[in-house]
Amino acid sequence: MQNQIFSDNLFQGQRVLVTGGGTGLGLAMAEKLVSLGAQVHLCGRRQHVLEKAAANLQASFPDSRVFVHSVDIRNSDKVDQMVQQIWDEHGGVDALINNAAGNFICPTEDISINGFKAITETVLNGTFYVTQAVGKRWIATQHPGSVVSIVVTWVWTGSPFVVPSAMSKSAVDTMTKSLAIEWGRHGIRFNAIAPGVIPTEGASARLRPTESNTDALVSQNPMQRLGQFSDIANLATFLLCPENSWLNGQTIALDGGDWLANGAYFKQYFEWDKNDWQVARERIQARTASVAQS
Ligand SMILES: CCCCCCCCCCCCCC(=O)SCCNC(=O)CCNC(=O)[C@H](O)C(C)(C)COP(=O)(O)OP(=O)(O)OC[C@H]1O[C@@H](n2cnc3c(N)ncnc32)[C@H](O)[C@@H]1OP(=O)(O)O
Ligand SMILES: NC(=O)c1ccc[n+]([C@@H]2O[C@H](COP(=O)([O-])OP(=O)(O)OC[C@H]3O[C@@H](n4cnc5c(N)ncnc54)[C@H](OP(=O)(O)O)[C@@H]3O)[C@@H](O)[C@H]2O)c1
Repeated sequence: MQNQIFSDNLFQGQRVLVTGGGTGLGLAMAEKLVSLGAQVHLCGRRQHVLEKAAANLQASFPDSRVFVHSVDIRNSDKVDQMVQQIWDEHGGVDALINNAAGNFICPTEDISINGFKAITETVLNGTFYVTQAVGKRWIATQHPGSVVSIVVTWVWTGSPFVVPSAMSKSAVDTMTKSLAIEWGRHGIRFNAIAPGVIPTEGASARLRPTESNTDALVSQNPMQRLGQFSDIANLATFLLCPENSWLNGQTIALDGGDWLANGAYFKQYFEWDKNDWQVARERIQARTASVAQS
């Protein structure tokens, strides 16, 4: 059932680096690739989260090869060291999924400079650091490669209350198009996926901190459902397939048609008063603190 679209062993011999691969959508994409025979490298900040994810993958797929790298992608030196280590110890990778991100809802007038940097340095700078570190090694060794970056449908709609993320994801979308042109001649492809709502702990805690009912999100969606891990795992796998060697420079919405029908998210937060925002902020920051201590 799990591999019904793709033939078994489609990714045998392929090596893929997944940033933010220890949780949520990153882990779902990694799992799919592992199920098809890929060797994966999972990068994130929390070593224990990565180790647990790797252990679970290895338990499900005993022949798999899963490696973990505890690295904050905001640190360009550490990113380069990680990528060099992957090249030294494993001969490199064939594909990269730029999935790591940070986000929280906040009225833009209330975001501190540190808050702005926490998001932009992860999503914009960090994505560039990883992409360049991998891409320059592909170019130097004349090795073809494929990059899939995870953005959000707000690259088209814009989005209130997550402006640092919206700005940064738009930059990643532009990087996708720009490098598709610049590095295509090296056999390196760039595509992106713009998901709608695919519930994960990380996103729900920071974007809907005081609401867990998803009925309205389901009923507004043309397909009358939210996204599932299999949706993004299948599309990422398709985009990374070496057979798709003419598929380059595309950002594909994966949202059941939600943004076409409804535009930007978070319009309900225009109803919030200062107290609502304070409660949301406290919950988000408590979540961030508990994750940091876990
Ligand atoms: C499924 C969900 C449905 C959603 C609905 C539709 C959406 C559909 C689309 C979904 C699209 C999904 C899109 C996605 O991407 S979802 C991705 C969600 N996942 C994550 O964000 C995981 C990683 N995140 C984090 O580690 C933390 O959240 C951050 C990003 C903060 C970094 O952690 P770090 O440990 O580095 O930072 P810090 O704690 O030192 O803080 C740094 C600064 O930030 C300020 N700060 C922090 N929090 C708040 C706040 N709440 N209001 C105002 N300010 C806040 C804080 O005060 C400090 O500033 P200052 O005090 O020093 O000045
Ligand atoms: N879920 C959705 O509905 C949705 C919709 C559209 C787009 N997306 C995108 O999908 C991607 C995954 O989101 P998710 O929902 O799966 O949330 P998530 O589970 O919170 O994933 C974020 C991942 O990024 C890692 N990360 C964060 N900051 C990092 C840093 N500075 N260095 C290295 N790793 C870092 C986190 O691990 P550590 O905390 O251990 O570092 C975590 O594994 C993001 O790009 C997000 O914008 C999600």
